[in-house]
Amino acid sequence: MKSLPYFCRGEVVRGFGRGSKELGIPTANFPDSVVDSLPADVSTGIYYGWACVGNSDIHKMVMSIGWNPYYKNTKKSMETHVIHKFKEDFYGEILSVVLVGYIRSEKSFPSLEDLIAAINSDIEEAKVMLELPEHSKLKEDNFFTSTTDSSPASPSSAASTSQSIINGH
Ligand SMILES: Cc1cc2nc3c(=O)[nH]c(=O)nc-3n(C[C@H](O)[C@H](O)[C@H](O)COP(=O)(O)O)c2cc1C
Ligand SMILES: Nc1ncnc2c1ncn2[C@@H]1O[C@H](COP(=O)(O)OP(=O)(O)O)[C@@H](O)[C@H]1O
Ligand SMILES: [Mg+2]
Repeated sequence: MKSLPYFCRGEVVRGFGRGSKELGIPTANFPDSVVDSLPADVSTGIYYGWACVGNSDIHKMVMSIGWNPYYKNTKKSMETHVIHKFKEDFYGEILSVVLVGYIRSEKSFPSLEDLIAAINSDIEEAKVMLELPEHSKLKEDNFFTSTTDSSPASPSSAASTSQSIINGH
């Protein structure tokens, strides 16, 4: 995928409320404007990368891009599970992410337990892959140190190939 690493940011909006309640794995959903800005070669599927809420710490993340075939959604979504325990929800905050690598395509599963097991395995894979030097260095990118106001935040040219900056809605 030539667009990886792919940097983007946007406001955290509400989804169907299934992530936390049904799966025990919350996902911060991006608005349609961010989903619609994805380059054509960033296919649907499961990715790993780095994420930052507002201006706080950078954490490992896994992201699902697509239609969630288990739930048969009709709208494409981009949902990030940040691998960190937060004290409270962060709806309305700006989430900055870099998609670093691809894990697998989206699938339907025979049961909710199977979907949860697959996501937990994605999380374990992400933790390992992001320790590789070529992946951990993206955590240091200028993109994450720039503020989330309306000024353009540029990823450093060496590390990045693409970006989409969408503040607000
Ligand atoms: C790492 C990861 C992998 C996922 N893989 C799948 C998948 O293979 N199939 C699927 O239907 N949904 C998958 N999902 C999406 C969940 O179904 C989704 O997060 C859940 O429906 C929550 O939706 P909500 O944010 O609208 O509440 C994945 C989510 C994550 C974070
Ligand atoms: N580790 C986390 N990763 C992602 N979101 C989290 C995390 N911890 C708390 N949250 C909160 O949970 C919300 C997502 O929960 P979820 O059940 O998927 O609801 P929704 O369907 O509205 O996206 C996020 O928008 C965020 O405010
Ligand atoms: Mg969600």
